[in-house]
Amino acid sequence: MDRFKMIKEVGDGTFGSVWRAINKQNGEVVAVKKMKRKYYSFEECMSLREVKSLRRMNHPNIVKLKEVIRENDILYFIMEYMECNLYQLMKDRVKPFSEAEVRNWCFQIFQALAYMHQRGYFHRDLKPENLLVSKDVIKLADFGLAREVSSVPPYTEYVSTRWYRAPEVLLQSSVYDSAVDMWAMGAIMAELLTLHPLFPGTSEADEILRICNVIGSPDEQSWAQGLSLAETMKYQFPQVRGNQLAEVMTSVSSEAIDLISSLCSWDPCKRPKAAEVLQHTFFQGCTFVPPTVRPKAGGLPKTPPCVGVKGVSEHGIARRYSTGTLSTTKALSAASLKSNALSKTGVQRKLQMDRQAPQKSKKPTEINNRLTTNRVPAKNSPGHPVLRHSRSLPDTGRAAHKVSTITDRLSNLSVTSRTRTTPKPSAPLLKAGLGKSDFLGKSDEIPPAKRLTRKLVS
Ligand SMILES: Nc1ncnc2c1ncn2[C@@H]1O[C@H](COP(=O)(O)OP(=O)(O)OP(=O)(O)O)[C@@H](O)[C@H]1O
Repeated sequence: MDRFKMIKEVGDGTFGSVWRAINKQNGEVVAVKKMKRKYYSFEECMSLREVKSLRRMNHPNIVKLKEVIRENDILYFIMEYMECNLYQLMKDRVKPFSEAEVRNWCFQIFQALAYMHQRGYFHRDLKPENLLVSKDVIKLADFGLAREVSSVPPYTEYVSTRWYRAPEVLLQSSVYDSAVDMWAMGAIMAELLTLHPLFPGTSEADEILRICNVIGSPDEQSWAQGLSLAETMKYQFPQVRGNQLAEVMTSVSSEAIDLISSLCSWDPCKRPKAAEVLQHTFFQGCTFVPPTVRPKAGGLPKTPPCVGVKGVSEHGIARRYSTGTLSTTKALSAASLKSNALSKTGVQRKLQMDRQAPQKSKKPTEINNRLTTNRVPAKNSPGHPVLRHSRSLPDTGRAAHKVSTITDRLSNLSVTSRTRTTPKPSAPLLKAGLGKSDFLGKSDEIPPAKRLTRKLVS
């Protein structure tokens, strides 16, 4: 890592801290993600989902993984550097983004998703923090939970960030697919247009309730399979007619509402595919340029931002609101939902987002290794300190490894592994599949192995 000069920490996620750095050899500005757990073999690093999936992606709207370096059992990802994430852009804003801006970003992301889904991967953890922006270009990042569609269900070990989590995952379906990314994109689009999360559930049950409050409870017609899933787990949907999006999102064009409504369909089969979304009237006037024929700019491929033809819809001033503290499962009336979602006076919100670590552990004792994080995702904002989680790793007294360097160049990716000569503790596998769900039991299926508390002050 001597080749890199670390400049500033720009992100602190559950699995790694991210730094802006300079490659001293060529002056290139890069992002260095230093993973928090230790890695004792090169094979272990290469089997990481983040490495396996990212190294196969070559798209102008997917953040490039340039190198993987293992040094002294610490794993570093060297990535192209992006200025900020979408959440950071949203959090200090008072005035919602224009539809033209949202259209431009979403068009790029749907292109990345179409590319990724067509290649048999889905992201599984789309959220504003994982969408990185530099000027008018936006890119998908954090492939820690990415999965191959062809991998064999059941997918019991995954829990994405709750606010963007699809209902089939909330209902613990063991079979799901790229439609979970489409749901998340519907929620993200709505948030960009209003500056308020669409379904800010404080627990899984509350998450479902909030979804019902907006799109109405599912029935045989809208999601027969969901009713069976609910029955299997002895869950009863609240019977709510729903506000409908148009009532929750005033001042948003009918095309945008139509697209968000279809993305946020109960039934995953009824959600459009990413490639279909690119044809939606909301994106009329946007031109899709296949990645293969795009010109490269500054060494990095760049998607031409979409040039929308629609009128720019500006919104009234809105502030972020308080969702109160955790464990609120009380039913919200349609009116209170709306007033919550569009409140102009609230100043603070606090939520708990749980997500699963990406690897499975078999040992029940590892339940105690839960991550607890209090964080403010926006690291680049003065006055928003990040409280990091800590995780102690048991000492296993592994034998010392010889210093070695392996370089594996695969298209744009090089992998370097260098181990030290001192004895080292081994890291437990980040666990999954353990712990209690905050929903309806089935403790083995949605374990909150990773708990995050996001506290935002606006
Ligand atoms: N290539 C990059 N350029 C600039 N900033 C980045 C880059 N990659 C990540 N970041 C910043 O670091 C933050 C955390 O990164 P990332 O999501 O990859 O870590 P993580 O540990 O997997 O996080 P999570 O808690 O979401 O799982 C991002 O939200 C973003 O703000």
